Amino acid sequence: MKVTVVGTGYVGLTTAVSLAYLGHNVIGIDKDEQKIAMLLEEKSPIHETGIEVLLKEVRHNLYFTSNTLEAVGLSDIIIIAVGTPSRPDGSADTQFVENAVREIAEGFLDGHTYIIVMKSTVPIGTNRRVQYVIEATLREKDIKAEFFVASNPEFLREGMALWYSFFPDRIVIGSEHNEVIEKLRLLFKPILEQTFSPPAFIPRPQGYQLPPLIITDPTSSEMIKYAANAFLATKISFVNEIAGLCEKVGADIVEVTRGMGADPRIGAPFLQAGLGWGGSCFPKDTKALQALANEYDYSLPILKAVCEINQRQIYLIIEMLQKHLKVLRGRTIGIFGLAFKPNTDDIRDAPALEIIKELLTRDATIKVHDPIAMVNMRNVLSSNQVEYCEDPYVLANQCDAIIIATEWEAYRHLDYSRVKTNMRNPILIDARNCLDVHEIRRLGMIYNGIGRV
Ligand SMILES: NC(=O)c1ccc[n+]([C@@H]2O[C@H](COP(=O)([O-])OP(=O)(O)OC[C@H]3O[C@@H](n4cnc5c(N)ncnc54)[C@H](O)[C@@H]3O)[C@@H](O)[C@H]2O)c1
Ligand SMILES: O=c1ccn([C@@H]2O[C@H](COP(=O)(O)OP(=O)(O)O[C@H]3O[C@H](CO)[C@@H](O)[C@H](O)[C@H]3O)[C@@H](O)[C@H]2O)c(=O)[nH]1
Repeated sequence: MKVTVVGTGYVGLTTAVSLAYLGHNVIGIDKDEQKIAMLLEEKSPIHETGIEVLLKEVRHNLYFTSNTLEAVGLSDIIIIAVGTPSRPDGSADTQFVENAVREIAEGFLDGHTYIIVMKSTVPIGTNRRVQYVIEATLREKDIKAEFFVASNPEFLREGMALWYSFFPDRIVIGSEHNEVIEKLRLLFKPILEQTFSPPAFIPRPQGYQLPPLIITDPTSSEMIKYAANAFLATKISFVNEIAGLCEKVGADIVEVTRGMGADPRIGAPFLQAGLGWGGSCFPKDTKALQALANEYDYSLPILKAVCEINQRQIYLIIEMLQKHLKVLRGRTIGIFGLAFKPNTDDIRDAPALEIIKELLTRDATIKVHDPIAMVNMRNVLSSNQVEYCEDPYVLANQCDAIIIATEWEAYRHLDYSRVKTNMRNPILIDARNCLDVHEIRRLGMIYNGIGRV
């Protein structure tokens, strides 16, 4: 099928590459000409496992351009994957979606039929709004094309984006038109039936079951996305709340969640206590859901508490530092990990950034390290504000405390006796509970995890 993907960020690029791999003819569009220039040179503007390898492999099926008008004409399916950031009031800003939709409609050809697939996470009712914007554009430009709008929320996780594209837990389609549902079923057929050979570096997981195709109305489809993210954020905040109590009573949250997660009704994933959730989705989507509820004069007390608990985790870390060091002014604090989670270069709403900002207001000196996210962080914090260290052992020099803010695999394998020797005070705050408490304490370091004894 001829597919155009509008937006080549984390979602758009992954979608374009995976659909091209599955044999579709794909054009990726982005407003950002720098991104397009990189992609045309087979370089990925984002860090995602395997994306550059696949980008090269599928180039015969995949083209990139910044010219929407020329790209959409002969497409059967146009997938929208542009950003939907938060407005100051927390609601989702759909201006990029609306602009993209207008540009797409201007490229429609007389006599053609198009399916517009909304993959961006959009506020409830956007499907209908998009329908209206396209109709208005076609009237204004006197274009006689037929079109359908469908919702198809994306559930990929950064760092494993391609993996989730090939092996999703489910595919959701929100549409009330049978012919649209059938076309989209065809688009995703290789995934639904797992008839493709996956790339060698993304093997099919053992025991992977065929993903269900969930067909529903567009409004429910849009809500599924927000509700799923809000629920996952709730799981994490709940565990963080219990972790606080564990500390008071002398229980270990790692042990507690091991026991809780064994119950299939609870499930082990997303029970990792720590610094809390960040990233480009949970913070913005939980805010957007609350803003939506406000519109209806409806309250979401659970979600409100979930967000408050998440914010509290940042202050817990500050309190831990104050407990050990008293005054933070003039202290040197090292941060291991800047990305909002491991295996990504994404620093959008990264908890590490929140902690750094809090410490800067307290006049602490900050040294930071991250295996790949320092490039992005330099656009947010200058080297006058924080010292960027390429080597974690160099970072440790003269530190009064180190905080592990992202559980990169590399931090599990550091020589902590060397880290300790370099530090002024051997205080280690493992804000992701990723190290062996006993091992670190045996080295004579002061270890603090989240909810650990
Ligand atoms: N990042 C994730 O893990 C993830 C997962 C599921 C859903 N989502 C949702 O998917 C959407 C995209 O997220 P993302 O992280 O990929 O965003 P992103 O910021 O990485 O990418 C968006 C891209 O769209 C481009 N763009 C904006 N307007 C455009 C236009 N008119 N024409 C062409 N290109 C345009 C931007 O230049 C940018 O490259 C959001 O709604 C997000 O909530 C994201
Ligand atoms: O047990 C856990 C699991 C995650 N996190 C944190 O939660 C955040 C989000 O993690 P993750 O869900 O792995 O990352 P995302 O790539 O943001 O993916 C989420 O957001 C996407 C965008 O909507 C959805 O598509 C995915 O399904 C959803 O998992 C990160 O800060 C993690 O550190 C925890 O603190 N504890």
